[in-house]
Amino acid sequence: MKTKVFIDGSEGTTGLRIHERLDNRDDIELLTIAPELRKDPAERSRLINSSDITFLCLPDSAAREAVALVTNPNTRIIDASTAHRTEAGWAYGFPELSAKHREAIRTGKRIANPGCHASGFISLVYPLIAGGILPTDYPVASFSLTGYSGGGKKMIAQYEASDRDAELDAPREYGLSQQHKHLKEMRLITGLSRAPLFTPIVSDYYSGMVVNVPLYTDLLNTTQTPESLQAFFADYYANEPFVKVMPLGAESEMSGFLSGNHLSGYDGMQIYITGNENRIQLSSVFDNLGKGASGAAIQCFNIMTGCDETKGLNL
Ligand SMILES: NC(=O)C1=CN([C@@H]2O[C@H](COP(=O)(O)OP(=O)(O)OC[C@H]3O[C@@H](n4cnc5c(N)ncnc54)[C@H](OP(=O)(O)O)[C@@H]3O)[C@@H](O)[C@H]2O)C=CC1
Ligand SMILES: CC(=O)N[C@@H](CCC(=O)OP(=O)(O)O)C(=O)O
Repeated sequence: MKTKVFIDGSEGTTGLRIHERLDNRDDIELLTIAPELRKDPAERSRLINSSDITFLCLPDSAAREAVALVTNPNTRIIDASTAHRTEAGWAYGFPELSAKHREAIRTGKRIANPGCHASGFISLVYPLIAGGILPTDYPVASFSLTGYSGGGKKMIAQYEASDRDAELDAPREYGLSQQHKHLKEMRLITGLSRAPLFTPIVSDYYSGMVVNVPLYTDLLNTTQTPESLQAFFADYYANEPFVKVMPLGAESEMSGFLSGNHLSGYDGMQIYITGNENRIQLSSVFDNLGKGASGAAIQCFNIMTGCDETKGLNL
């Protein structure tokens, strides 16, 4: 039997990409909403409650409103927004973190898709804490380079306007008050006792990101080198098709650069370990619209419906 799917917010950046990835699958019946009714609560409610699984690709407030519309006890929700990521009763949609995470997604009714910056950060910090390498009170600093599609339709329009401000030509730091909306999930999911110092940087290209976590080795719980951390991450993510831990020195194939758009258009993630015995840089490279949003949401959908985790995705 086909899984009935509704995408609430299917005309937004994340919704369109999910639609594109699901459109020609023969295991899915896509329920569509008339364009003029796409913000009509009654029609959205009818479609949400007719679906087996609804993807919410909406601003936080509309995502909360959509969850309140669910009356069918069998309807399962995958929410791409920030609204429910740290809420009790919601599974965090990053299955590679542990067997427990994957199982919670497989059986869950409410799945919160990770934030894009948070996905990169957590892919690096969660294993280090779980493995006893990083003290939970380590003062983590992180910066994250992202394409402008991370800001949704509004930011895409700003960057693609013919009369745009010249400031948009250069990479721009933001989140300067240290209140970025992903900080909460970064701390809670990893178990860090203090929020990281986090600096996102948006730049003049469509999609893709690099999230960095620098480490002083003398502040770690155990002696580590780039070699030992590469082996640790390779083992942690062994057999995970979406997360590829790169061999040491892999960046030399890109002339020593890690480019923000390296995995643009793809749904997987690459982890690079660089630096030296004293200072190590961990970098997570992926597409904010792929493993950072739609790709991760469809990966969760595949786990929930019991099909191949990579089905319909571009690795
Ligand atoms: N872009 C990214 O890289 C990522 C985005 N996310 C999150 O996913 C969610 C969607 O983001 P994104 O696709 O970028 O955002 P967009 O702004 O591109 O799209 C949001 C869509 O939701 C629609 N919408 C707004 N309010 C309602 C409502 N009440 N009922 C129905 N539809 C509504 C908008 O309509 P209209 O077209 O009229 O504006 C728009 O089409 C957000 O919570 C975002 O933070 C998560 C990870 C990464
Ligand atoms: C460039 C840009 O503005 N990016 C967004 C991240 C998009 C995202 O991950 O949003 P959610 O938290 O809703 O998932 C930001 O930093 O707020």
